[in-house]
Amino acid sequence: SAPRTQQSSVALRIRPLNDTELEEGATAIAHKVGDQMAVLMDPGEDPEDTLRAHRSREKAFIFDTVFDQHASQEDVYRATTQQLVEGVISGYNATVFAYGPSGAGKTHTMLGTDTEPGIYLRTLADLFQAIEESRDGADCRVSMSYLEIYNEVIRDLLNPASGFLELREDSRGSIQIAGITEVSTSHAQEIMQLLTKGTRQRTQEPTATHPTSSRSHAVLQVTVRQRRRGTDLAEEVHVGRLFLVDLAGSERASQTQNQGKRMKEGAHINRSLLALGNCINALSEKGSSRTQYVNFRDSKLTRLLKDALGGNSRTVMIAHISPASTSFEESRTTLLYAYRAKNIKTRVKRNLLNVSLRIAQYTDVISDLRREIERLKSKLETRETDKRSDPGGRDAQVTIPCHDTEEDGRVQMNKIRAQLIGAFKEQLEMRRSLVELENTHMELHIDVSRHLLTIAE
Ligand SMILES: Nc1ncnc2c1ncn2[C@@H]1O[C@H](COP(=O)(O)OP(=O)(O)OP(=O)(O)O)[C@@H](O)[C@H]1O
Repeated sequence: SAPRTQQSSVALRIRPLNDTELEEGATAIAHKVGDQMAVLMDPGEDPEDTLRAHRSREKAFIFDTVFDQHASQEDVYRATTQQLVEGVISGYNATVFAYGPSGAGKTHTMLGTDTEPGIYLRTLADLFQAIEESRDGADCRVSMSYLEIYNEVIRDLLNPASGFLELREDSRGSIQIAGITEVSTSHAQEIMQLLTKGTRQRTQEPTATHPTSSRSHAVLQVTVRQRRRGTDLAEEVHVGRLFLVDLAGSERASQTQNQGKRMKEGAHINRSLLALGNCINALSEKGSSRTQYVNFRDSKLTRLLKDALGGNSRTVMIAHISPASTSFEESRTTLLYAYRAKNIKTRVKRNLLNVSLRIAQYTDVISDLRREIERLKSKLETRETDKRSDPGGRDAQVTIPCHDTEEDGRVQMNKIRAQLIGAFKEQLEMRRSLVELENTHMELHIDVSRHLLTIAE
């Protein structure tokens, strides 16, 4: 049997900033740190807000693998999906999900382009090659079907005219889709054409955040059937199934200012993503004392994936985010969803913890400095407003000495002048230390950024 090293894993891919984001003046607030950590900064946090200043502006999330704009399609495929191929040929099931908000790069990862093909084509190419290289290759048959689930209805993306398809359970209790087109070409170009055409058939609608947002889950189902002669010469058929799923945009219905039809879609999408999250969550706790009941019936998506999610199968989730400051809220919720999909804290490498600790220390120093700046600023302000709101006092100080002898007046004047000069000097000192503190603050921030960059490289 195939090695079952890890049942499920969660990866994160941060795409490059795009032209629209750059035009809007967005900055990158999501960074990869090392191989397994992503740091998200809150762009909206007010540095003047003293109450929150002691909290860290950076939030770190740890995954099995993190990719940023430098990762190639090949890198992503190798680190997430390649190791599943062998198991599928041996008759195991596996699932790869692309999760994330609209426009974050899910379709790019799964389908890709002719010159930069994604996981779909790379997986199929490896499957065909592995079968060809194996001795009993002649007994293996690979077929694929491509479908979408939109508002809880299944449609064949390779033959959209066939209408709505039904899920059936066969005599052995495995889930089948009645009447779906199955294709068995091994020609890379042909596959890419089929999938690109199929993807164009997906239900896409403009949302407030993405002009051609996919509102459906697209599922590429790859089936490997292997005939073997058993010891008693009876023929056995081993079936391995791989599901490659490009999920619908995960943004919340309320956030895309959607109404009517969009709202309904949003509700269906939320429901199925929630069901999926629950299933993955429950499965990741399998074998532990916290085992939960897994309810696959909650949505079409989880029903379809029942065999692939349960039992002895593997799941890979690739979460996607934009690094833009304008997508902060979406990125935060995506990171939380993916982070919670699996408890992976225990597998974190030691050196990574050192890095995050160092960053945490930097952040602490910055918070201290920020508090000091606030303290000085408010002190400076009270002094200035005291002076402004009490002009009478100043007049009095200056005019009072105008009595008695001239000598008396002069002594008084000098005293006051000295006091004033002293106050000005003190104010000057305070301003200088404020500027110095702000410089140190800035330098530390630059230091942290440089630090992050070096690690990322
Ligand atoms: N890693 C990347 N490198 C370069 N371009 C990318 C990358 N990821 C995404 N893009 C580009 O960003 C745009 C949006 O990506 P994509 O269509 O994959 O988003 P999506 O998450 O599938 O959105 P939706 O859920 O709305 O379908 C596309 O033009 C795509 O080519």
